[in-house]
Amino acid sequence: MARCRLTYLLRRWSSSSKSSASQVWVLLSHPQSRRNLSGFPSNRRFSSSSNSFLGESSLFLSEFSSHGAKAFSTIGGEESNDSVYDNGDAIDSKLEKEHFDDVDIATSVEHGDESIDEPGFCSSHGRYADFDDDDIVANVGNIGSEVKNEHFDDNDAAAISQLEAEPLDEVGLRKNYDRYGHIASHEPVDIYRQLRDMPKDAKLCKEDWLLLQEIFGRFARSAWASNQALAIYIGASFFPTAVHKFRGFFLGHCQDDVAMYLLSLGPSDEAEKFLFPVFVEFCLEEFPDEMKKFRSMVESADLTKPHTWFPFARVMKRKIIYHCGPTNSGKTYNALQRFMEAKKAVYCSPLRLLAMEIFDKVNALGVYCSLHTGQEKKTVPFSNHVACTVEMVSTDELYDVAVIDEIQMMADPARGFAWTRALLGLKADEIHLCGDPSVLSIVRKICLDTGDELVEQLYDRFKPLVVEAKTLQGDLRNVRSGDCIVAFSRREIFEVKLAIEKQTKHRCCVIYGALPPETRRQQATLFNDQDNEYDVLVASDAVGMGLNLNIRRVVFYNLSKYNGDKVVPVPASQVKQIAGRAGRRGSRYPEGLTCTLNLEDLDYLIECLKQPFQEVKKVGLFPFYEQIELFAGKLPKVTFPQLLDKFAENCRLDGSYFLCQQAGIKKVANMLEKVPGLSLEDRYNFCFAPVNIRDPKAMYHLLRFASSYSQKLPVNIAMGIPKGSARNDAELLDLETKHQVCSMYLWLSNHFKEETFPYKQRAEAMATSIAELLGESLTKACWKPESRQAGKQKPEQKKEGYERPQSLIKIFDKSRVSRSSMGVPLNTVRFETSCGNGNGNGNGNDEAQNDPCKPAYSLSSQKPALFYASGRGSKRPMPAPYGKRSKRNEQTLPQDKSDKVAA
Ligand SMILES: Nc1ncnc2c1ncn2[C@@H]1O[C@H](COP(=O)(O)OP(=O)(O)OP(=O)(O)O)[C@@H](O)[C@H]1O
Repeated sequence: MARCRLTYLLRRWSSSSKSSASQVWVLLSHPQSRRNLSGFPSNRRFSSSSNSFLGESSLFLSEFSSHGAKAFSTIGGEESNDSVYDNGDAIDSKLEKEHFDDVDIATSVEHGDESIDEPGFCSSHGRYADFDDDDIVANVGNIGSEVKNEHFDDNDAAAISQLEAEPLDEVGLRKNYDRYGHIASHEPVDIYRQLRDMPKDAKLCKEDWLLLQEIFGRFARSAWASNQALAIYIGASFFPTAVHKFRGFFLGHCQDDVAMYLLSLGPSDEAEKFLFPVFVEFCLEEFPDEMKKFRSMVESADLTKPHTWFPFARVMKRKIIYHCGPTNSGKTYNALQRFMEAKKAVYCSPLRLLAMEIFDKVNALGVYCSLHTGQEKKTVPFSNHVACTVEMVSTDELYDVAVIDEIQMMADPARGFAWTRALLGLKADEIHLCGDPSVLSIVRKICLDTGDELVEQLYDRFKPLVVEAKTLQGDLRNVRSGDCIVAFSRREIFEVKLAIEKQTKHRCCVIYGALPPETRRQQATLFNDQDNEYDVLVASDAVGMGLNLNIRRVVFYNLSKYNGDKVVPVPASQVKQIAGRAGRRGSRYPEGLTCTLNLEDLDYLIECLKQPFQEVKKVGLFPFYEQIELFAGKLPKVTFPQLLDKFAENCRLDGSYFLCQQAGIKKVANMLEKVPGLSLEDRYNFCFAPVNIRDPKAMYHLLRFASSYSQKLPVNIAMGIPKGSARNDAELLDLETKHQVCSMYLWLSNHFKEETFPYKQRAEAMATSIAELLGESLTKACWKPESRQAGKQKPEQKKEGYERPQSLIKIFDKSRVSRSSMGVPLNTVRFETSCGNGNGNGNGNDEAQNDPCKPAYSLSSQKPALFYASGRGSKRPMPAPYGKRSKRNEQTLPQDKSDKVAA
């Protein structure tokens, strides 16, 4: 991406005329911008009249643009404007304020690239902005259109009072350019001063006036100018107002030669480049207070140089050891060796589940270790070791060794900030990072910033991972002992479990994200244990991390998932992570196998596994409460959700960082707006409570907790628990929600004063009982899944990116559905005859399907199977109708287990 590298050097300047003036130099360092500047010197001098507020600070716009990140931006909102106007500054008329607000509304319409086509320009901040309300209306949807004659104001009236001069044609303009070209070499400060000192009686003919209007119109809409203005702390929301004033000033005072030169440039990039430095001079003199305020707001949302937030860690000479490799290569094992050897050490886990695993494992090996997660604190006497979730790690404690597991999660859009904080802030002599290579280069860069020593240790997989090209041929009856079927929705997981248990002798364990860690561990143990009949695992992507599982083969039920908005392909890194679970060291399988259920997904699986790890360019950051509090001081009247928005709009980030998504936080923040009496800090803390924002019952309980808390009442958990395990999916969902509510209560009790959440023990006991009930329920589960949003209309799910190729089965299904809707008898579908017996139940060809000697995939053997609706509304083939459990399923346990051992 070509970039306009305008480097601003703000230097102290002692001017002979103004003793305290600061001077702004603009250095146009990009050849592209030089080329576009006819007659514009590359280092024109600016001055400001005694505007020392810019002080020693230097803003290097080239830095912002070179990272392709927005430097800082404001999309105007009423609140920030109010804060500017409330203090009675330069712009004070109500009329203007209204105008300002309207412009702000208009600015929220994104208009990226309509004004400037130079590739180097940042176009993401294009604005609808013109000079008055009418103009805004007139120009919305008509950017670049002719400026209407009726848009005159007082300045304009003066300027066009005498229309005696002849308008210039093209030849005249060219002549003017030759004649007035020298203006371009004048210092902007001189141009500005001359204009300022001119009497306000400029005279222009109407056509010239209109052309100047167009030039200023383009300037006001210029994303480039708006972005550059940020360097002098003219915010994007104030920029249109500033240009409006500037235009009035210019048209009122303009000298012939300056006007002629500008007219000769016409509405062009050159005109913008010519006007901009004069505009800077104007702003420095006219809007010092607005600029000061904007600067102060921007500075309070400054997330640049995050390594400087941890001065104690910076004075340490830390050694970072990056254990870099694919899954199942011994990274964590090696890091944990150092953890256990150390006198004082901390292990940071991506999941509660994994923290619990390490806690158990390390204690079992005789190293006293405590556990610290958001929900529970288990302090082991005399322990100097702690296993915690990464969000809970202390950056105050001193450690000899720290381990940060799954370091690639620094790039996670929502939680990445926790890993970044741990890496930057941990006070440990030795820090072990375990992860794939995707963040290696950015860790190198961070270590340069922090001054830490980096040692890289590369790993290879212990056992090979082999793709089985045969796939399951769309038939779940081809599942074998030791398989893990991965599906990406809860509904699909239960559908698959039900189908496998109905159609085969296998019994399934289940693991998905909404289950408590205890239940997931119980299911994992059940699956790993050779002495029971549960030999198949059906799991979501939650299986990709944290559990030691004896999986022989990972089978992807599908490779697309709903991301809350639309159905998207599962990212390659995630596919690798999940597939890599097969053939773990220590398991009895000599190699790991992976494949898909359907042949049509196989290519995508292979493509994902072949792909090298994508290098991550940015890692996550999120402001601490103190930063939010500081920022709130600049915008005293806004609500917490508005504050979060404003922070996101105004924050500045270095090129290696992004601001973590706040959709979940925002949703909770919006809900808590109904609760008066919460302090800013309370709101901030409540927003981080672990709650499934798509579960209305869990959200209701969070609201209830916050309401009691705000009324200074002891917060009561006020929830009963069922006596027995779930008998259907609705009861199972209810148990999941109830566990989540307990978990939320426990989290809150650890984050607020103990006396405000006094029923912690009760919540713990309830959580344990519910986890047990869930475990029992899952082993028995044989029902059709329900939706948590039952009764609610599901949003239409859009497909994006990777499209699974339409299988013959799907085509068959479609034509079958459309024929039936047209009243055509189904048995007349020709496709059925060519592809199988057409009874849709999958019977009649079982041997061929299950015969390992048959070719991996044969169209002729592909039967039209029973179809059923999946969670996403798509149709999927089912191997056979639901019915009685087959005889094989009723066989005795030893038979099952011998099969498992022989596998
Ligand atoms: N040197 C070793 N001796 C014995 N067992 C080992 C050794 N190295 C690793 N293992 C075992 O191999 C398995 C995989 O190791 P580990 O969890 O460290 O891999 P990893 O690369 O961190 O994988 P992932 O990224 O999937 O967590 C674990 O069960 C671990 O205990």
